[in-house]
Amino acid sequence: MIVTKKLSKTFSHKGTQQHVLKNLDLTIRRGGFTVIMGPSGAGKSTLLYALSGMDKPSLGSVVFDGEDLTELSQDKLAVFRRTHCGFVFQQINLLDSMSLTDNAMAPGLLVGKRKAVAARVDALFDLVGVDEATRKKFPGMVSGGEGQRAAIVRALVNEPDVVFADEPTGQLNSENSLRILDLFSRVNRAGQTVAMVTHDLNSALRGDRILYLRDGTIQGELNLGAFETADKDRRDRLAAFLEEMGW
Ligand SMILES: Nc1ncnc2c1ncn2[C@@H]1O[C@H](COP(=O)(O)OP(=O)(O)OP(=O)(O)O)[C@@H](O)[C@H]1O
Repeated sequence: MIVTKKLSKTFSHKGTQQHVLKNLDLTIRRGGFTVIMGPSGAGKSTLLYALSGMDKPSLGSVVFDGEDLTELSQDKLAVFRRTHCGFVFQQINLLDSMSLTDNAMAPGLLVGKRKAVAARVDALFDLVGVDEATRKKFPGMVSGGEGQRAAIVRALVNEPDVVFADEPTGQLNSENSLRILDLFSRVNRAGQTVAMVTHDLNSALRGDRILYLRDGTIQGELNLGAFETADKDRRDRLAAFLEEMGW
């Protein structure tokens, strides 16, 4: 679904250059659940930004269903992202002047009818465990975890082809993390592709494939197979892989 060729990203700061992604050749399969792990600063978020067309690579290409994102204008990229992608990023970016419900509905209203969008948003809020009173509040009045779950509802409202998630359970307790992970597994089983960055083993177990990024290159890859349960064998395989990677 997404193929990168020699994907590179370099940041320049005060005359020095930092090569954050180095010549990555990588394929994200349609319907897969790819997890990206690696040490802090390895370039994981930068890779997610490049794969999703949120940021342009310095060199190389990102081809999404045959279309090279690096050649699209900003306007076309915006349409592309709106049509195909859902984003759960570390900065939550909810609009302060709108309730959680209105925030979550906003992308849906660009493409669907209010009643259908409202029903879908309600169903998603039920699944992520945000009660009706909280949904009516504004972002400044809710906890970080509630805001994060509203951002997840917003990301999923249009049933995007691909969901990009950067530490989606970062601010959540174990009960709410489990709800989000179950929701991601559910949308993935329904055919949506998921690409997720995480430091969390329980989250990573949901992936069918783990990529380990270090110093801007893919150091290793583990195929775990589709998630059914987080059983001992799956945990042991992931733990052994991460140990081998020096995690
Ligand atoms: N916009 C930017 N300008 C300059 N440097 C940047 C920018 N974005 C990222 N970097 C640098 O690129 C490197 C990789 O950052 P990135 O956020 O991709 O790492 P990460 O693997 O996601 O780390 P973490 O696990 O800590 O979130 C870091 O050293 C960071 O400082």
